[in-house]
Amino acid sequence: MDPRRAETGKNSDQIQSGHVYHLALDIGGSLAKLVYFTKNDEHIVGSEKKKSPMKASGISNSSRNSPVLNGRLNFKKFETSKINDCLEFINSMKLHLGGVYKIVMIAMVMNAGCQQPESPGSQTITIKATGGGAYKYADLFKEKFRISLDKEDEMDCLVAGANFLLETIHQEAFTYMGNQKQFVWIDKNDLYPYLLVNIGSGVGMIKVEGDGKFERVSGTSIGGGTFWGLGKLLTKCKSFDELLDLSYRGNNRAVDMLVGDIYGGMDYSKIGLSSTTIASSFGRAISENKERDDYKPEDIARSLLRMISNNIGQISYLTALRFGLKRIFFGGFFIRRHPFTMDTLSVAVNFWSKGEAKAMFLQHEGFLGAVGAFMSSDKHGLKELLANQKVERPPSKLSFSLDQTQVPQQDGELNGDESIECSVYGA
Ligand SMILES: Nc1ncnc2c1ncn2[C@@H]1O[C@H](COP(=O)(O)OP(=O)(O)OP(=O)(O)O)[C@@H](O)[C@H]1O
Ligand SMILES: CC(C)(CO)[C@@H](O)C(=O)NCCC(=O)O
Repeated sequence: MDPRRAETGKNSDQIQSGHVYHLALDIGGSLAKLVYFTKNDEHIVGSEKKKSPMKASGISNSSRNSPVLNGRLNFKKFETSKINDCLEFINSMKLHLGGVYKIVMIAMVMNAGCQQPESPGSQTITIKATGGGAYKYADLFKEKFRISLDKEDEMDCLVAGANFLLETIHQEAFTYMGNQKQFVWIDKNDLYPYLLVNIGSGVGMIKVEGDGKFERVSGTSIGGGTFWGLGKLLTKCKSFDELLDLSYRGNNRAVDMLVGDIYGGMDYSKIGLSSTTIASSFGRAISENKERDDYKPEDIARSLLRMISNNIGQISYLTALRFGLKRIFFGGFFIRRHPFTMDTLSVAVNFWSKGEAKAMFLQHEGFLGAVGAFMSSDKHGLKELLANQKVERPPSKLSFSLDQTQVPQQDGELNGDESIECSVYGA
């Protein structure tokens, strides 16, 4: 991806150097995620300007003696294999100046007699980072742009991010079943315990009992990396979006062995299996005298997506059952708000649980860890501020249609590179 693309993209008016206030990173096995706050031009609440509607909600009367800055929380991702694009983006947008450099500047200006700070180019800047890549790429960040990564634990960030989003963002959680998307109102006093299933390259399953109270209780290596890796080998597609696009159009019946294939078109109703239930994923390929190239790539992609989603859904249900958990929240970029993936996960959970355990999804599915890393310094009080807003939380601007036929054609459409309005405390 061209790192300069965002300069001309839909966020160009929001992302200008000098407007970035705080940045955090989550560098995983497949994707590097960025969360950063950009200030609005008319951003200060509590000054004479009094431009912001937030003033009316009483937020500026907080116990803190800091102005409240209105702006946007931005979400962006890069493939980890193209980590240099991510670095170039950070550099070209001067995102890293939203790290500690500004704070150092302010401190030095306030400190009479202090020398002028060095130019940004010669200053080491520290930014919060989580995920395995915070370790793997630490030297690269330092060598290229003198950025020092302040490492936060991946699981801590994942849980902190999920808890924060579920507790504070309006319309964050939703159910998806039979083409129906339904937002779920989360009562933060009745959120815990729940099972967090993060479907990244691999899959982590975490029992969450409160803020900072969690245990990783299960996991599986058959996850998003498996879908992307096997899909690439089997369909020869060049990008994840291409693979996802194929899966929209495919029909798994061409590849999977169904109950009806075994039972001569009949249901096996005695044990509750309809003729269309998959009896064996990819099983049809054994009984036909065909090579891989004789199958349509879209059918292979569909079957693969279904196999992996079903498997994760079933393990999730069993894990929830094992710990008596009624709610399962799915996150991770594997999902990509793909209706078919969400539907398959929900059906897999529901098939055995009969509604006892509920499958839910998060709007910011792939950014849980990055949001957690962003929150970890909490020097800007985003959490405190949003929590104090009570009902008047800033609405999420991430409304979109989940039409089954909708194909995510463009970067930025269904891919999570978005932003929401919010406010932070000024330094
Ligand atoms: N544009 C994309 N490029 C590559 N993979 C994508 C893309 N969009 C979604 N994915 C899927 O998302 C997965 C990565 O999800 P996520 O970013 O949540 O995990 P990660 O942090 O990279 O992995 P881990 O936590 O295991 O280190 C990929 O393996 C792939 O299945
Ligand atoms: C190794 C991590 C934690 C890295 O994010 C993730 O990819 C994962 O949870 N993998 C699954 C490993 C397992 O539990 O089998």
